[in-house]
Amino acid sequence: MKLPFHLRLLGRILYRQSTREHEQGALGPMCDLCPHTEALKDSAELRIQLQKLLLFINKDILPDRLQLESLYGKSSCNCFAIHDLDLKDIGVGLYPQAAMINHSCKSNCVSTFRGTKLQIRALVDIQPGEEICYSYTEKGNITRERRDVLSKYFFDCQCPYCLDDDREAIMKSVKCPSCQAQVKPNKNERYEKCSSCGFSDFTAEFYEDLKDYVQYADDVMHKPRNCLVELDKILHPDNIHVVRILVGAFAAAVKLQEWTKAIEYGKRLDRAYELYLPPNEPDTGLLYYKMGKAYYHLGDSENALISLRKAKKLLCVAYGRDSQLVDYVEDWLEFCEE
Ligand SMILES: C[S@@+](CC[C@H](N)C(=O)[O-])C[C@H]1O[C@@H](n2cnc3c(N)ncnc32)[C@H](O)[C@@H]1O
Repeated sequence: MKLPFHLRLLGRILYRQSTREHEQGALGPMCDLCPHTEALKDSAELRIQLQKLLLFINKDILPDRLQLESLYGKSSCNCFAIHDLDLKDIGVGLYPQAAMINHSCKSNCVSTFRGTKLQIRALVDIQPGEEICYSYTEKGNITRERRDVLSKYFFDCQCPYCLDDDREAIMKSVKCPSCQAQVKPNKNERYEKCSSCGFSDFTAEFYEDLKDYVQYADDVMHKPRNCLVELDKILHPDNIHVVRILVGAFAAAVKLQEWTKAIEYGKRLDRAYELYLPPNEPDTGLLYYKMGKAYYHLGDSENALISLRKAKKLLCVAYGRDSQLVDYVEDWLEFCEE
């Protein structure tokens, strides 16, 4: 068994505390972090996680139970996933000042990294007095999934995305079986009537098919390329299951250097990101960067330049003008301009 990142972090904190316990302030910045001990106490999660940790650390370094629970809560509710330049998770860290920032699924800031150095960067203009917030979860997921992740932080998110029923309905939209127009479900996830052609015969068989398609989309998440054709038969292109498959299909096409496919999927993703992500998100910047490279390989310098310029603009916001990623984009811009 491998110890998950957040438990490795707790192990390091415990070790550090045990070796420097008389040194004032060794873990001082952690004092202010919220531990959620009341909510965690007696929980199955705490019990299971501490059992795992105990398989790996020397019991002599353990503090008393109350302190252990508090350190567990402080580290798990306040840690940051550290990403590489491609937004892949490579570890977790504690950044006590940044941990003071609250969550919103529709955040006005983003956390990006230079190595393990965290930067919180504004994605949009922020007015004096306006709260800054970043997202603790994937913004492009449906509300139920975001709530699942957020439950470990012990609050109910009331951000504009969580209160936006229409956004949720678009994520679950299907194609009208009669005219192929977009049909959104009502609050009970029932499809009533197509507003384009008036079709309303959504039969039990339709719901059975839909269930199968959604299950299929989940099953093939890791081998996405061929199933898009299937999903496109019934799910609307804005449906979140289609979008997820597109993310995988785009990544696979880039990896396999299938540039025409990469552009096809990239264009569809561009629309989805515009629908579901707040402005200036790093994911959108990375999409344009990769599409720019794909256009370059296809010999389409004009579109390569357009994509790479958009990428540069967005990545300057999310990572900073002087970041390594922006340097890479500039190198590609130079290739294309030659
Ligand atoms: C990383 S801390 C953020 C700073 C924290 N508010 C504090 O004062 O220390 C995470 C905790 O803040 C609270 N929190 C964060 N975002 C919230 C939100 N949108 N609504 C309500 N509580 C939130 C939750 O208690 C959560 O577990």
